[in-house]
Amino acid sequence: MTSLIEATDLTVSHGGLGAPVLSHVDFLIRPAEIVTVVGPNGSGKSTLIRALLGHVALDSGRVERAPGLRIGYVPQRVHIERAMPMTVRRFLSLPHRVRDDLAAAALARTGVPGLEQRQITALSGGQFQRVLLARALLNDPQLLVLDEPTQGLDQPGIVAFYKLIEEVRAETGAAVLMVSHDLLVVMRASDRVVCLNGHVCCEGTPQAVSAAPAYRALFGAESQGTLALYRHQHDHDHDHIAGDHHHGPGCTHPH
Ligand SMILES: Nc1ncnc2c1ncn2[C@@H]1O[C@H](COP(=O)(O)OP(=O)(O)OP(=O)(O)O)[C@@H](O)[C@H]1O
Repeated sequence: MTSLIEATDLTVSHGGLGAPVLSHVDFLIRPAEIVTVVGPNGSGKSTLIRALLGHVALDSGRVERAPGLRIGYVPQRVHIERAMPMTVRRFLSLPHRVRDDLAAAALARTGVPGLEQRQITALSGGQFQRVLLARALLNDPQLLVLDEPTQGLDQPGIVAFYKLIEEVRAETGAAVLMVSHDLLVVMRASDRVVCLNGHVCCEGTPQAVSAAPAYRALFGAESQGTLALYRHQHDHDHDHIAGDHHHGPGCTHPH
């Protein structure tokens, strides 16, 4: 198996009730790739991540993970109980105890050195996100999975966080799988983008996806920003795009 995780023909309907949240989704991530899943609210992004991690029951299809795959997971922060009284140091030792020097190194690596004795509840949003990333890195992951990692951060905080992710990838060689709403920033940082709306609408390089009609239909005015970003860079390939693509204004590429 050359991929880290490979899902084939996934269909998931929570509790088997009602229409499926995911229908016939194929997905894979290879070593050292940065793949981002985008899609509107309720389009099944978190469900896909949780299915890939083996946290939800599948109606059909299958998920294969490379044997012994080490995953560092940063869940959506809304799912973490921040009201719990706990120091950063203690939090880093959940669920597995870690040595002091490794905890200190992970905090330093994510740009928040020396926070060990702070209460989790006393951290800013940006600090908390970096502590979550530090905790995920302690497992020496081959794959980092980040679900909406920049929720609640301001624009400079968002840009700084993605820069950190790219540095971590460059240093560790870990692949990165992200769910995000920060279309412009995240697409710049990704090798591949998967646009989801219950099924895979389109996927490919950021350039190709930003030009795909399905992506533009889903994101409307917001997609114009990404289009503008890539309008003058036509070194893309369209191999992964289902269907035709549209040419942006001023586009001169030949097909
Ligand atoms: N545990 C659950 N039980 C029942 N329904 C669920 C469960 N988790 C998610 N859903 C439903 O599945 C659908 C997809 O949810 P999911 O969280 O995967 O979407 P999302 O794309 O991540 O959304 P968002 O951008 O709002 O985070 C939603 O309609 C949601 O209400």
